[in-house]
Amino acid sequence: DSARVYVTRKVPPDGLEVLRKSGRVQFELWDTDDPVPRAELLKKVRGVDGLLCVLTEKVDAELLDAAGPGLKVVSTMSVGYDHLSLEELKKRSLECVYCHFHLCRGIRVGYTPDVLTDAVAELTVALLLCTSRRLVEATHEAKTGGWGTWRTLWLCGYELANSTVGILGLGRIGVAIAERLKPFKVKKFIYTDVAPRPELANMINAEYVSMDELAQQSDFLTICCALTPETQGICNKNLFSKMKETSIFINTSRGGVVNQDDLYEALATGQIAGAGLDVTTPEPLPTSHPLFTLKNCVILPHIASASYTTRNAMSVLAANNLLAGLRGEPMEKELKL
Ligand SMILES: O=C(O)[C@H](O)CO
Repeated sequence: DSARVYVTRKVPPDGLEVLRKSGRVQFELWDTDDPVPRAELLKKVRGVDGLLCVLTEKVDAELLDAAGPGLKVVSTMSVGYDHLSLEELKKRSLECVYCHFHLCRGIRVGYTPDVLTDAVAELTVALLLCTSRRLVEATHEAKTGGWGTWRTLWLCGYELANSTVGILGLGRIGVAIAERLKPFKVKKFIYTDVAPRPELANMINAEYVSMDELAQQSDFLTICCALTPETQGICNKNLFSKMKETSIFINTSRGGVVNQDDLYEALATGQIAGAGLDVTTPEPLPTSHPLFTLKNCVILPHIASASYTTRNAMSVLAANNLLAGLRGEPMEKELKL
C-alpha cells in the first residue's frame, strides 16, 4: 500500500521521476511555479504521510497540526531550513512512548546540502565580481548613452588581487567560494564562526578571527552562515561601521542575517563601497525598496542554486530523502533534530 505525499511545488523533472518510479507513493503536486496558498496547503496536507516542500513553505505547529499524527517525513528541497520550525518538529520527532510496535515513529526531516555547493559558490563569485567591478552600472551606462569616452577613473571598482576575503560562517559553501577566489590572487582568507573549524579552514588556509577583526580586515566580506536566532540581523550597524570604506559586502545565505536599514545607511553614506545580495527580507523585495535606488547595490532574486543540474539534483535528493524516511530507512541527508 502506497504512502500519501503532498508536493508543494512544481519540482524539477528528475525528482518527480524518482517519486513516480518508486511505485511507493501516491503524490499530489501543486503544479505551478508559485507557492501554494496557505489555506490550500493546510487543506492538502490533511492525513498525508509525507511532505515534500520548498523554502517558501512555513512548516510550523499550524501546518503539523493540520497534517495530523500520520505525518512521518518532511523533506525540503533546500539546504537552508529556517522555514522549518525545528522546535515543533523536535517535539514531534520523538517516538510515541505508548506505541510498542513503532507504528507511531515521529517526524523525520530531510534537506539537500552538498549538491548545491558548486552552483552557490559559482554564483557568489559572479555576484562578487559583478558588484566589485560595477558591471550592472557599466552595462546600464553603455546602453543608455552614458558612455562618452574612455575616462581614467570612470566606473573604477575594487580588485581581488592582493585582497583579504572574509567569510562569515565557514562551511562547505564558504570553502567552495574561497577555492574559486584563490586563483584571483587573494592575499589572505579569514573567517569567523561560533568556534574555529580547523578541518575546513586548513583546506583554504584561512585564519580564524573575531567578528570585529573580520569586519575591520575584509576587503570582501561574504556571508555564508545559516539563519538562526543567533545570526538574525548579525550584519548590522555595528558590523558595517567597522568595515572599510572600500569593502564589498556579499550575501548569498539568507536575507534575515542582515539588518537592511543599517545596510542601506552604510551603502548610502559610503561607509562601505558596495553590496551584492542574492537574498533579502522579504522575498521578493518590493520594487519600491530603498536598496533598489542605490547604484552600489546589486540585487538578485535568490538564484544562487539555480542551474538546471543543481536544481534537478536537489529534487532527486529531496525525493530520495522522502522515500527513505517513509520506508523507515536512513536518509541520504537527514537533519538531526
Ligand atoms: O537553501 C537553499 O537551498 C537555497 O537558498 C536555495 O537553493
